Parts: sequence; C-alpha cells; structure tokens
Amino acid sequence: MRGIALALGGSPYEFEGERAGDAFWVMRLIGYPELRNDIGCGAHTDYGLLTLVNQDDDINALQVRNLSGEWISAPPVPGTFVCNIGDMLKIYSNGLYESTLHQVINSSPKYRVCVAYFYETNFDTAVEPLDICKQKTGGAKKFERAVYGEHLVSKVQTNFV
Ligand SMILES: O=C(O)CCC(=O)C(=O)O
Ligand SMILES: [Fe+2]
Repeated sequence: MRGIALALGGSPYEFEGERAGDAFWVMRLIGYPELRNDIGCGAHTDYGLLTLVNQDDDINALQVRNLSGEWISAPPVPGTFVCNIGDMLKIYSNGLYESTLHQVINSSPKYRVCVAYFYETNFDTAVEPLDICKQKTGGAKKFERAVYGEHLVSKVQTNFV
C-alpha cells in the first residue's frame, strides 16, 4: 500500500492511521467443486483496498471483465498472486485505479482451492477521493464518500441473500 500511495503521488503513509491503520483484513479459503458452471463466485468487485489471490497453479477459472465488456481469463502464473483493486481504492484514487469486475467458474475436472487475502480500510473509515488524486483527474471528485463498513454490509447482503 505504501508503494501504491507513492505511485499516486502521495506520502507513503496515505493508507495508514485513520484510513487503514487498523485494517479490517480478512483471509478466506475458498473451495470450488469441479465441473460446475452453475456455482462458483458470481460477478462482483472486491469491497476494500487490495486483494491478493493465491490460486491453484493448474486450474484456469478466474475471469475478469475488460473495458469492452468481455470476460477474459486470468490464468494462474505459478509463483505469483493476482492483485485486485477494491472499491475503496477506486474511490481514494478518484478512479485512477479501477475495481475490476471478476467471477470464478470452475469447469475443470479438479476441485479448485483459492486463498484470498482482503486488505481493507478501518471498518469505520469514511473514504473519499484523495486531494492528490482529484488534482490528477481534473479537480472534481468522481465518487461520493462511502463508509467502508456500511459498503461491506450492503455488498454482503446483496451478494449472499
Ligand atoms: O477464487 C478466486 O480466484 C477469487 C475469489 C474472489 O474473487 C473473492 O473471494 O472475492
Ligand atoms: Fe473477488
């Protein structure tokens, strides 16, 4: 996160203290039964700052939607993690970073396991575009302020109910 803060033109500590000094992180171990096109992980964006996904090296199941609206594969690259930008980083960066829509369909003949680490802001943090990011994107904020915990609860309720 310090590298991302620097890349955005800020101090390395933009995502610490009241923003993410007490990060509401979650690690999830997810199993996907083989040969199932009907269950998996439906299309969604991740909620927080940054997600690191460690997936099986030999199963191609994760897909991301590109700007043309097509689903494209994100095949595993052994020894690497997939990094997803979350909704909070999209807001902080005023859209310089996109929280990409993705889904998981395991139509392979093998059970797939993924370990996903979600690095989030503090639960109660009110997230709004950083000044440095507004300056780089024309001056105006493109997204309204969102309280991370409220966003999380509303996404979980709409995703899982
Ligand atoms: O299983 C994966 O590769 C990704 C899972 C995912 O997108 C999520 O849990 O948010
Ligand atoms: Fe995800």
